[in-house]
Amino acid sequence: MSDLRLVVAGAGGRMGQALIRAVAEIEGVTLSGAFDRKGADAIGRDAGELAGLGQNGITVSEDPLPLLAQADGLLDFTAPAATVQLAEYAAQARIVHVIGTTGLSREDEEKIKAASRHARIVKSGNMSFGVNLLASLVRQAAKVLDVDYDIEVLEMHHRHKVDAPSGTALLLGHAAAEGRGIDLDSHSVRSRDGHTGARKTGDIGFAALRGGSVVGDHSVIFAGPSERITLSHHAEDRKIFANGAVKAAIRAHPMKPGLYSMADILGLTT
Ligand SMILES: NC(=O)C1=CN([C@@H]2O[C@H](COP(=O)(O)OP(=O)(O)OC[C@H]3O[C@@H](n4cnc5c(N)ncnc54)[C@H](OP(=O)(O)O)[C@@H]3O)[C@@H](O)[C@H]2O)C=CC1
Ligand SMILES: O=C(O)C1=N[C@H](C(=O)O)C[C@H](O)C1
Repeated sequence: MSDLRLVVAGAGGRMGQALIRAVAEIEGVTLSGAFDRKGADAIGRDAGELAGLGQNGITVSEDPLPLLAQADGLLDFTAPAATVQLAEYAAQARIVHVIGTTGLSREDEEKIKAASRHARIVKSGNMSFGVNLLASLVRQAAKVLDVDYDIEVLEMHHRHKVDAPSGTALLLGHAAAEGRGIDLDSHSVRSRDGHTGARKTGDIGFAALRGGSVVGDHSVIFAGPSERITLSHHAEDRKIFANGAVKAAIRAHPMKPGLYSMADILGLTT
């Protein structure tokens, strides 16, 4: 069987470079194109060189359309506006769209859902196996522990991250809410400052730290009467997200159009 032809969006970015390396390392896929934002420094550069691999003959373009017309899948870790537009293109081209971009609004999510009528879209706030396994464990813990156990989600990321809470923190918050049988939106506390009053029973709290080069640390704390249970994940290298994204493209390729989570792809849905 011929290799799956994958295009990397945001090729000059932190994840773009990790994706180019992952595509080069994983069997059964080939890099057929790479692009970045119009005017970005990466435009016109060799994608392999950009990712520290040596030349691979793929020049970073600023026009995704001709690349998507010749591809089987798109790996997209960019920015919300770009991702919404790319989901439309992926639907037109009837290809796989793997979305790692976080910070999407409700309207963005609706547009992506609409595009999944024609594209096979895999979207997750975290593409690593470890975090998706953690989400299953969090769901299970939240089901077993009653509301006397206060749930707090703590995350830390590098100084360049632009959205908070992280996509992973929200994924873990949703898993906790699901386990507890509640709706996250009406029970989440995104920030605390000043005289906040006492914590409301049943709330799920979020706290975000930013600094240095931290790839991504997440903990879900169940703080109960006289004991605390903490479930954590520490990402040490972006390759865990990039490898997950490539695996998602491979597994989604034979599937029918729709919107899939990484848990669907990994068979972790309970
Ligand atoms: N789901 C997951 O597992 C993970 C998700 N992420 C998410 O991925 C996203 C990117 O993260 P990261 O790589 O660190 O960020 P970077 O800022 O390093 O990279 C984003 C890249 O996308 C480019 N870009 C922006 N707009 C467009 C556009 N319209 N067309 C093409 N390219 C565009 C940027 O260009 P320019 O800089 O010129 O604007 C940049 O090169 C974030 O939302 C992050 O939260 C990150 C890691 C894992
Ligand atoms: O921006 C990042 O870097 C990351 N973003 C994702 C998130 O928002 O959770 C995944 C990972 O934690 C790294």
